Amino acid sequence: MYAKVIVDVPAKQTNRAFDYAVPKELRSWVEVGSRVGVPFGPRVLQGFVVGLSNETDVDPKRLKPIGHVLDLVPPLTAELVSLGRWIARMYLCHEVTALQAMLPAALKAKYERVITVGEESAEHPLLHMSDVQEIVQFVRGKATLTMEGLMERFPGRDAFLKELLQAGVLAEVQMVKDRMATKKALTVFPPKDLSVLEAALPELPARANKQMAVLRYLMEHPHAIRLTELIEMIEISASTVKSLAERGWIELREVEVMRDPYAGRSFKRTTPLTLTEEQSRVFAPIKAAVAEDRHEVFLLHGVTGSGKTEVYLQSIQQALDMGKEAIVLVPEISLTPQMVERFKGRFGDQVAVLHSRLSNGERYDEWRKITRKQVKVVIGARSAIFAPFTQIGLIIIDEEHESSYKQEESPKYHTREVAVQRAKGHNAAVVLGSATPSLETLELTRRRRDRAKPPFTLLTMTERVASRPMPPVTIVDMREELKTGNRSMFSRPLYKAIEERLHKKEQIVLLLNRRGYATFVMCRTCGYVAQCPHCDISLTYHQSSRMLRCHYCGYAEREVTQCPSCQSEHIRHFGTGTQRVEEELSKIFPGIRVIRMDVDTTSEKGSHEKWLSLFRDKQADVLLGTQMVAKGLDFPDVTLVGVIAADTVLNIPDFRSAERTFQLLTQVAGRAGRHEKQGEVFVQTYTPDHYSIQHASRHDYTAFANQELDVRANLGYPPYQRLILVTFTHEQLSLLVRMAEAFVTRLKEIARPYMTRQTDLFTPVVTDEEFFHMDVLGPVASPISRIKDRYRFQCVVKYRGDDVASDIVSQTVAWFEERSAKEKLTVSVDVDPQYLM
Ligand SMILES: Nc1ncnc2c1ncn2[C@@H]1O[C@H](COP(=O)(O)OP(=O)(O)OP(=O)(O)O)[C@@H](O)[C@H]1O
Ligand SMILES: [Zn+2]
Ligand SMILES: [Zn+2]
Repeated sequence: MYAKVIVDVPAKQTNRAFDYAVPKELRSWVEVGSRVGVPFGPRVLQGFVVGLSNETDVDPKRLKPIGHVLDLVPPLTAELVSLGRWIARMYLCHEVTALQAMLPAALKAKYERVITVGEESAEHPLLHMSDVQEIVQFVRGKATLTMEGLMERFPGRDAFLKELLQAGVLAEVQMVKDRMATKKALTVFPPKDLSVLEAALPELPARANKQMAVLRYLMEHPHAIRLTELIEMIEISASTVKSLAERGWIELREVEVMRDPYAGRSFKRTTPLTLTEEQSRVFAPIKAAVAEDRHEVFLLHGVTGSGKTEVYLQSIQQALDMGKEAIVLVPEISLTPQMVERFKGRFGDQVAVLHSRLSNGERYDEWRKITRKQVKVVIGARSAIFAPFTQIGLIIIDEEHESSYKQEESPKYHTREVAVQRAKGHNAAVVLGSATPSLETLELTRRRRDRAKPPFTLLTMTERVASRPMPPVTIVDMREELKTGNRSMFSRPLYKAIEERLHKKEQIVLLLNRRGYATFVMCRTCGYVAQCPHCDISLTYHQSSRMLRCHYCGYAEREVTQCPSCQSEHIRHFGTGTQRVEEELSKIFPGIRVIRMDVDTTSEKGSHEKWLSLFRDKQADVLLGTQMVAKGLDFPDVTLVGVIAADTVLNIPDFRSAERTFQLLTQVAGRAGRHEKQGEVFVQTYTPDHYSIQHASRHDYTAFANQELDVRANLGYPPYQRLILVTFTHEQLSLLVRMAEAFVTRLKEIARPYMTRQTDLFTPVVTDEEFFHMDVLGPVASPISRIKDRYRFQCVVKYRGDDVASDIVSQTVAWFEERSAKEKLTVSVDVDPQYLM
């Protein structure tokens, strides 16, 4: 038997499967999806088995055998292996990079060089020396001895040890190991026959009451208990237990334990709610698809507070009733305890939770619950789409419009597309839920020019549960405020509204879409702006350390008090950060209790949860923060939402700025008045007439979508054309420009034969096999034109039609890499980029 193995080296030369022989003793262990250690040149590498066969084209004499198998159960399934191939092709990455992305970090291979007894050792003349015998004795039987360990044991003999290695008496071999071991804990086991304990009691001396307490406890609770728990329970020491074990009355041994981040927390069990009329209407077709094992993609467009979560829960129940599994994806920042509670509350121990705030060990253990089939539902952020389930009936993506569903590093996949691809293979239903669906998804629910049925099915919920009204939104023109002499960051209407809530002891959510204390430092006299010397962006001022920092390369310098350009002392930090809003709030409303949530206050593990539960327990009046306060929160006493500056997103030069502004305003407005109390929203802005702000203030998604789709059609942007962003970087600008131009020329050449079926530009069709059209914009300097002393240039490929664009770009990159290999030029490709930076 032969195995096709992809090795763990993400490089062009190794981006293919290599054949290996499967030794007899490993035959029952090697499967598609297995991780194996294989010899590769002089090294041992980790690899993934991507195929098995009885034939090989390689000369059997040159074929090497697989060294060892890393897992008893393959961590990947055959389905995931082929998904990896698809991702590699779609998003232009190495296959092994795609496979790695599917595994928890704990399974990233660790290479370790260990010392063993060499093959030459048996008859080597050196072996007659007694100290060599001693060394060999020491090495023999040790599985993980490192060179350092050996040198430590035989100090001062480094040169001699090296000689032994060269002579082959000792050998250094490379081992592939997991980064993370399973966790073990000492556990106490009472004997099966409890009379043993009874008989033991009188044998103990009268003053050994601690030991007696242990025996009595175990007689009353005759099951295994963790040593640490027992110690805590009856206040004894470990040695007490150990001495009992030594006498053979009880057993003490290491047992593998699962790290459970939610251990000891009980979740209140919930039962299905009676669905509202709208909920029943959207639930019916989802239920039918799941019940019939039919692949269908639904867009569930439901206004904030319309009860989408209950629809998800009941859809999952349907999948479970069918004996199937379900994956629920939510954006990382909305994976709050509240969200987890809803799913654990309904499905209890059948739920695994995967998010980045878990430790590597915790995540690994949650993930193993999936491979061991101990759970049927996984709720997690982006990468949970790779949960190694084998019977998927349903995939749910909540807040499907979130840009974080696109991974920024390689593999640069979009979770939504991967989900649809996976679901197809499982005949599973997909539910994409949002109050503000992405225009890409919306477009796929619309009628095609030539096909009666659109690819996705649109389901709509227009009302909040129990007919609660949507909160009225007031747009506040900050230019008018300034004209009438209000220089504060709070407009008069917002000020009044806050005052009123404080008086009524209701709660407030304030959104400021920026982090840190201030954004940049500028000289008021000459206009000088402090910039990073290595990157073309301004430095950010950090209040706590009084430092200026570059967010791209980490460069930092002390705060300046004098302008380096004109020596003026009027150099100050500008912009409003959450910290400044917090200060100002306490100044105008003395005694106000503010919880600030931004990247700085939530970096610590568990802090996110802590802040939210404080707020929920009404330990604060105001929850102030960046985007992370805008999503998914459901607090009954929040009756006021204020947006400090709606324009911050709008002013980012990106074709999705209007869409992002609309989404953010709609989401944050949706936090107000979700329960009995009526809510109210104030949006402060310098551009009150912008259509994204206007439509958001009227909660009118459809009007916004239609207007924005017109803009996109006219400019030829997604969803009407798809984009591929190619970015080049090099230290030398002139060389970079020349190479980037060569790339574009070659790209156009390769594309030409595909362009013959070009048709008119403005037909609103996303994917249509009938024709293909492609445009290349650039090369031009990237919006961030230099990072870490490397200049950046980009070109944007716009295309419409089938997926050959990826192949065309891929061919061009291959051609290009050969040409630029010695120039240290990097080229990176982003298919369907979320940001054109
Ligand atoms: N059928 C129902 N009967 C009674 N209450 C319900 C029902 N369905 C949902 N609710 C309640 O309505 C509130 C809003 O529901 P939910 O949080 O699911 O809305 P949502 O659509 O997910 O909103 P968002 O997009 O803002 O997250 C919740 O408090 C939920 O418990
Ligand atoms: Zn100056
Ligand atoms: Zn920098």
